Amino acid sequence: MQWCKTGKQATIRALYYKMRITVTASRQLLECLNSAFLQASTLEQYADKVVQQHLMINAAWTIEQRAYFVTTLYNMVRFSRKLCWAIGRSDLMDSLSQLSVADVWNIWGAYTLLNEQSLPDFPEVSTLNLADVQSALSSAPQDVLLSMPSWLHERANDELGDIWPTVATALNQSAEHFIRVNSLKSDALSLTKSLAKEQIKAVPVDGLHNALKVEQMGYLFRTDAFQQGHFEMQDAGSQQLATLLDVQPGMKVVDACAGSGGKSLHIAALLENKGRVLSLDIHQHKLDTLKKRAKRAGSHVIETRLIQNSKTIKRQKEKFDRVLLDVPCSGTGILRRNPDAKWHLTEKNIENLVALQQDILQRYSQMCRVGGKLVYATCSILPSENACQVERFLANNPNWRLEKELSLMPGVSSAFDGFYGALLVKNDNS
Ligand SMILES: C[S@@+](CC[C@H](N)C(=O)[O-])C[C@H]1O[C@@H](n2cnc3c(N)ncnc32)[C@H](O)[C@@H]1O
Repeated sequence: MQWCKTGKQATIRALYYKMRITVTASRQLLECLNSAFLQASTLEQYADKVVQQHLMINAAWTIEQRAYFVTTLYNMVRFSRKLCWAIGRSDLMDSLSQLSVADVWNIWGAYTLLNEQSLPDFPEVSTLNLADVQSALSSAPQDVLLSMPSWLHERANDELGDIWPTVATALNQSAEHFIRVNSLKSDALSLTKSLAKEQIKAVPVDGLHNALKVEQMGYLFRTDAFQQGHFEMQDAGSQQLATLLDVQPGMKVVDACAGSGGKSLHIAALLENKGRVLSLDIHQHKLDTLKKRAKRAGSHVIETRLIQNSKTIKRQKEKFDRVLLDVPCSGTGILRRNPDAKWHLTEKNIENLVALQQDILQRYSQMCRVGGKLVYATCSILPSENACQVERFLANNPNWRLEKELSLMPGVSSAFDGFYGALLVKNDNS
């Protein structure tokens, strides 16, 4: 375990001193970890915000300590249902806000036992042992073992059938880190070399020539390459959606649910900064972030506009060669990155999203010219948000046809996050 690491060459005195410091630091780290878990468990704050706060307050932590904190917190959040069952507190697994500090120590203890087979000699976890934890889990139902809310487990089982346990297991892994090389400013080889000089290891991703997997993170966002806009953090699955849109330099493209612009920036790069990208969203703060990112990336063709009412869309009728609808969705495809999202989500949320997605697809598709193309995209694994939406749209709009479909299902057809994209073509105006 990382809090027991010691220098090989140390004298006994120095070794003792070092261990004492390390153990002191570890207790402090573990206390932070457990209080961060309690904060995230009340669901008042998203886990990534909790992480940011603690990393800022504990700026003196080493890279290893930071990594331990983030990985362990995310895993405790991810597996909280299973871990509650493992410590004999299944009564609390759906009401984590009632957890006591003692419960949280036990949850951390069960997590550590399952991963490391042993625990340090801390009084808070002295009653825990691996055999009891394993024995408790041997009687757990599948939704608990997969640590999914029971309603989501049932829904995903209904919608996906046999592949769901494999998908859920893949979604429970820690997220890997990918970057997209900004081809307006750099290329994969030059970027790899420049990152290597700052002790960051990035390797190519098969079949995606501008994607790099970051195998050794270092201080990625402090690098010159990042400050100068040579890359953006973007999952390798997500990088396949702007590509699906089939843009050519000079085209007019609208990214109608642009958010903070991950895909707008990619589209601008694919356009080689020739043409136009209109980035729309209903939230100005996201568009403000997009503007800053576009400046750093040297993406000159992007214009942002707030959607104030339905007229914003109607005024753009048939003006675009390409339309990207990266619609709001359940986010069930990106649970590796946002492990607490499943605890915030409800079945009612999904029903509301399904209605909104169909409305966006129906109304915003009007912005596409005849002969133009549209990508409907989500980061969901649920067919009700994906293929079913496209089928419904095509049934109501016979002047559109489906050209291509991309279904990235973690653990089944994708090693990346879960995404869906459908490329639709507008044949005529009938
Ligand atoms: C999946 S996110 C987009 C992510 C973004 N495309 C990216 O790559 O970073 C969906 C976005 O849709 C926006 N949104 C929600 N309702 C909308 C609506 N009615 N019209 C347009 N955008 C909407 C949200 O604010 C959110 O930014």
